[in-house]
Amino acid sequence: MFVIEPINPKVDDNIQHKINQKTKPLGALGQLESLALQIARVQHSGNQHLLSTPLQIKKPTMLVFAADHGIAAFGVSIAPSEVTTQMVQNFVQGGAAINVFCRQVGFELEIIDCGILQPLTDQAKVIDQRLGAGTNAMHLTAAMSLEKVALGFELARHLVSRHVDAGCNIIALGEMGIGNTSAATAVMSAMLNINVEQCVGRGTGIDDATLVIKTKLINQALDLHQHELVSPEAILAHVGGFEIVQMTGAILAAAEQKILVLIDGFIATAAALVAVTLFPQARDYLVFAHESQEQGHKLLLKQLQATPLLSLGLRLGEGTGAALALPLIHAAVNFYNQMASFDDAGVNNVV
Ligand SMILES: O=C(O)c1ccc[n+]([C@@H]2O[C@H](COP(=O)([O-])O)[C@@H](O)[C@H]2O)c1
Ligand SMILES: Cc1cc2nc[nH]c2cc1C
Repeated sequence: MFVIEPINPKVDDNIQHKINQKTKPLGALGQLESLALQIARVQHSGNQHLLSTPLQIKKPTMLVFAADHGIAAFGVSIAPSEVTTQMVQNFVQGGAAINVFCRQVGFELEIIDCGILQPLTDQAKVIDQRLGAGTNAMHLTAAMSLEKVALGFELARHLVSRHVDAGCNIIALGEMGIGNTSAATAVMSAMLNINVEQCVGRGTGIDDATLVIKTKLINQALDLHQHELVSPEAILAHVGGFEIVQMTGAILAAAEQKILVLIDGFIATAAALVAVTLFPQARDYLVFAHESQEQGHKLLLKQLQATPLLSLGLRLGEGTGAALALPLIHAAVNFYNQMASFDDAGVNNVV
């Protein structure tokens, strides 16, 4: 299992003092200030000696986890499962939104096949971490076994370790998987014990009639497995998805390695909920990039006490919101490292 240390709060006051002494009215950089505080807490890890070392963003890496979902064959999305593989091919060819934004902001992009229905014929540019060829339809049987959840956690842990060993100190999590808003909704509803109706949304943009079917099938899945949903791992196994499992594992691995994790939209946030429920101390390492248009995301973020950086009405997934938030992470790091203090600049201290 994961070993995750909580951040030592010993130097929190020193960090806050440094932010307050920058040449600006107190708090005037708004959310960038709490972001800088969080990044400094992660990177200084309570160590007085590290206070004078600059914050760093090293090898920012976007991990996009792709998988298919059995429930997608029952009319819950605008698209068939084949689109998952087609989009993974698009990622490999560099033509998707996530490719464009990663190039723009300087993210390394890695695509992980966690279990798409039809693997690519040329897998060279995709990391093979397949847990199956799509999950089982969760309203008929468990999506996967508990063994697959454990295996998914371990695969994600190795993936994150490889990047940390190569010098990366911030990962972002995105996903691709037709049907995965149904799985994420079921996970959210089961984890928080709230009605499906409060969690479910239109995903890729389904109409009213499809939303009725989607809500019914998710409720059916939760009813079917109600006595089995006894732990976060059991919830993932019965109503989760291969990409949700591996994103959960990646979050826990990143927290274990004490690096920042930038969380994308609704599905990645559902994984964050599972991770933080398993290990509350993992929360310190998470930055929530944006509020998605998906109906349940607002409530999910609230449960995680998260104030997302952006609100652009995105509902694409792939990690697009997380990619767009990277310049804000740089802004927080740069003001912390480079702005003069009142003393340095000879400006009257207004604090
Ligand atoms: O990230 C989000 O908040 C988000 C919201 C709605 C849809 N998506 C993407 O759309 C797909 C899932 O939608 P659906 O309707 O097939 O469940 C999947 O590939 C996600 O990346 C993503
Ligand atoms: C075309 C398409 C692209 C996507 N990217 C993420 N989810 C998606 C769903 C569809 C349908």
